[in-house]
Parts: sequence; structure tokens; C-alpha cells
Amino acid sequence: MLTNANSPPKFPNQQQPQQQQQQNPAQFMLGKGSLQIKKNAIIDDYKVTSQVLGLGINGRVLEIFHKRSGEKYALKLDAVE
Ligand SMILES: Nc1ncnc2c1ncn2[C@@H]1O[C@H](COP(=O)(O)OP(=O)(O)OP(=O)(O)O)[C@@H](O)[C@H]1O
Repeated sequence: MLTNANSPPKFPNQQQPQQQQQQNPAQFMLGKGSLQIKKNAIIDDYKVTSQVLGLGINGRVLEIFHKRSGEKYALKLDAVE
């Protein structure tokens, strides 16, 4: 194996230094995507209507509106048995 000072040899079983990152455990479980778990009630930020957009296998989808922007969203509610 050829090596030089700028590129030290790497062996298959060599321990690579772990990157020390302070991560929210919830974000870690969701991977590196931009999904974040909301920590406040949905009605704080959205006006939830009773308008049913559709029915899924696991529950209803309601029309909701973001209070500040007025943008329309769909809220999926899982039915609890
Ligand atoms: N973003 C959305 N905008 C408008 N209507 C939606 C939206 N998302 C879902 N719907 C409506 O709600 C219905 C059910 O959606 P949902 O995703 O729950 O279906 P599903 O695939 O059966 O899901 P699940 O099996 O998880 O219940 C859809 O068929 C559609 O009519």
C-alpha cells in the first residue's frame, strides 16, 4: 500500500473518529431530513376546520389553514381504536 504524510493508511477495522454532534434525539430518529416534531398544539398555529378532504385507511384528512399565512394544508388524523 502506498501512503504519504497527507494520506495516512486506512485499514478496514480501523476505528474512524465519531463526529460529535449535538442532535435532538427526535430529529436523529427521523434521519437527516427537515422533519421536526411539533411541540405545541396544532390549533396554536392552524385553524382546524371540520371540512373532510378525504378518508384514508387509517383515518380522516381535514382541511386546515395556517393562521399567519392563511395557507391551506391537509391534516391527517389517525383513528384511535
Ligand atoms: N394533501 C391533501 N390535499 C387534499 N386531499 C388530501 C390530501 N391528502 C389526503 N387527501 C385526501 O384524503 C384521502 C385519504 O388520504 P390518506 O393519505 O389518509 O390515504 P391513505 O393512503 O389511505 O392513507 P392511510 O392508509 O395512511 O390512511 C385521499 O384519498 C385524499 O382524498
